[in-house]
Amino acid sequence: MPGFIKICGIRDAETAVAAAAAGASHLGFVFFPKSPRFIDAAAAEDIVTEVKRAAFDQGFDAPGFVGLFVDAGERALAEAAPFLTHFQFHGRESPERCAAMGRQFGLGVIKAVPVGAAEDAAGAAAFADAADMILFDARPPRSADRPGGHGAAFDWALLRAYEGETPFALAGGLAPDTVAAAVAAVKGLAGFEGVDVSSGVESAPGVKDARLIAAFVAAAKAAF
Ligand SMILES: O=C(O)c1ccccc1N[C@@H]1O[C@H](COP(=O)(O)O)[C@@H](O)[C@H]1O
Repeated sequence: MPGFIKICGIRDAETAVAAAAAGASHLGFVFFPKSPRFIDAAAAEDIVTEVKRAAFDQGFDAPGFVGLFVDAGERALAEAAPFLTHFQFHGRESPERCAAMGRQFGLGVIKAVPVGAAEDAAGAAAFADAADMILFDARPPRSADRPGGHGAAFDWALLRAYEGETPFALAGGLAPDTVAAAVAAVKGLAGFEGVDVSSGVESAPGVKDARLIAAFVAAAKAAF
């Protein structure tokens, strides 16, 4: 069983509860204003409260709650930290910055690393003492105004060049019908813990589809 199945870009409580009940281990909130999945801290906190209540009432495991930030300042991190379990740093944050923010706010750290070549994957070893998980994602298109969430995949075989000790997960263009192939491509690699999806479980940018989420979680679990 994969330890990590994250549904990112959550914007409403109904979808959040459905994803957690379907077996997602983590839910992600995008605190990056240019994203079609942007949510503010107050709305995200309300969703966290709803999910925890539903988990208790319905008897499923409460997921972890991940805040996605892109080169954010401490004020934005401080606003969301009290109801999160992890920061996901998706910008140009250095290993030192990741480690310092994780320590300061007492949260786990997921560092997104864009991969377009084998050296990108190998370079992620620099986050060994700074992150609890590396999230390998596709490089964004040159013209993009945000560093992720484009539904773009990368060559998963490039991850063979990663020899770091930090556990890692796969992101970028995954969907219910592609996640099995992605898992199969990296399954034997040391440290592989799971998958992360956003666009592939949406009916339109920023609009999550509960049926696609359930199909994604089931396919990911079956593939491990
Ligand atoms: O989703 C976004 O809009 C986003 C904005 C800024 C940085 C990252 C973003 N998304 C993350 O990118 C990966 C892959 O997404 P996809 O499945 O290819 O759409 C995932 O972690 C998203 O949460």
